[in-house]
Amino acid sequence: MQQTNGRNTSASEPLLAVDGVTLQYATRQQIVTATHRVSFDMYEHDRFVLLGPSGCGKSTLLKSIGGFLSPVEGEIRLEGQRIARPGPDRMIVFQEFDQLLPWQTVLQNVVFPMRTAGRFARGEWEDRARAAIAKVGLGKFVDAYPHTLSGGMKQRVAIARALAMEPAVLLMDEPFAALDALTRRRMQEELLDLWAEIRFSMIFVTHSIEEAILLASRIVVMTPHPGQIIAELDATRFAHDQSGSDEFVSFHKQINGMLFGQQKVANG
Ligand SMILES: Nc1ncnc2c1ncn2[C@@H]1O[C@H](COP(=O)(O)OP(=O)(O)OP(=O)(O)O)[C@@H](O)[C@H]1O
Repeated sequence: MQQTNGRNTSASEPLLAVDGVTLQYATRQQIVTATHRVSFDMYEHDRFVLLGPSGCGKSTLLKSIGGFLSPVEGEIRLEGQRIARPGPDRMIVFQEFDQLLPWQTVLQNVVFPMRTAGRFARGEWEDRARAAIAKVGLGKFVDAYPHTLSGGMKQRVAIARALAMEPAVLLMDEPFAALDALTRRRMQEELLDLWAEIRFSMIFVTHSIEEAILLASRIVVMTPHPGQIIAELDATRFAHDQSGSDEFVSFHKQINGMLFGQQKVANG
């Protein structure tokens, strides 16, 4: 399942450019500003993590990259094209365990977006789905229904379903937040292993500093409501770190200080 969709970005061009993006919700009573003039560039194969406290607009930003909410200011470009609507080039994995269709098997769930988006030739759907399911270690469960699976297994199916589409960017909205600590840790390791194999490009939202450090190649740290960027940090050196190294602990402290002390720092 190597990504084969021939991206037309070069190493120096961002895959995704978030450019001065302000996002708002209009409720009956008021306008809620979720993010204020947020900018960052993401490159192909990045494991890009948006980290910030609850309510800082991480999920809203992901929704906007997904094409479900238009910026009131600024724009988001994928491979140079302004994002105006949802598309199969941006697949989202959510936190909730109920994101699978309960009346369909694991295999049918993974085939579903390929069928509805008309992605790949019809004759390839099942093989592609089986390959993706095998990649997340659920080869024996292709005919199982979601209600018979654990939370971690359901999240693996959701990841397989998204990756089977070979999206330009995989969007993950706290996908492991509802899992117990041990399963969460295992899923983080598995996601890194999958990335090493397939080298997809991903944006991962979390409010866990530890998860951000473990998973990210780059971390964007955001302020509380309305979300603005405090810092963009390189975290490549911490993948698979067992969280015990002195460098890990000191990086954790540095980010903690940014989130709670709100210091502006230079990009690193
Ligand atoms: N549908 C909505 N209508 C109005 N306001 C909303 C809506 N969705 C989110 N908001 C508001 O926008 C702000 C950002 O919310 P968002 O869910 O993006 O934050 P978040 O950083 O993802 O938080 P969490 O980590 O708790 O999921 C919050 O103040 C929230 O109350």
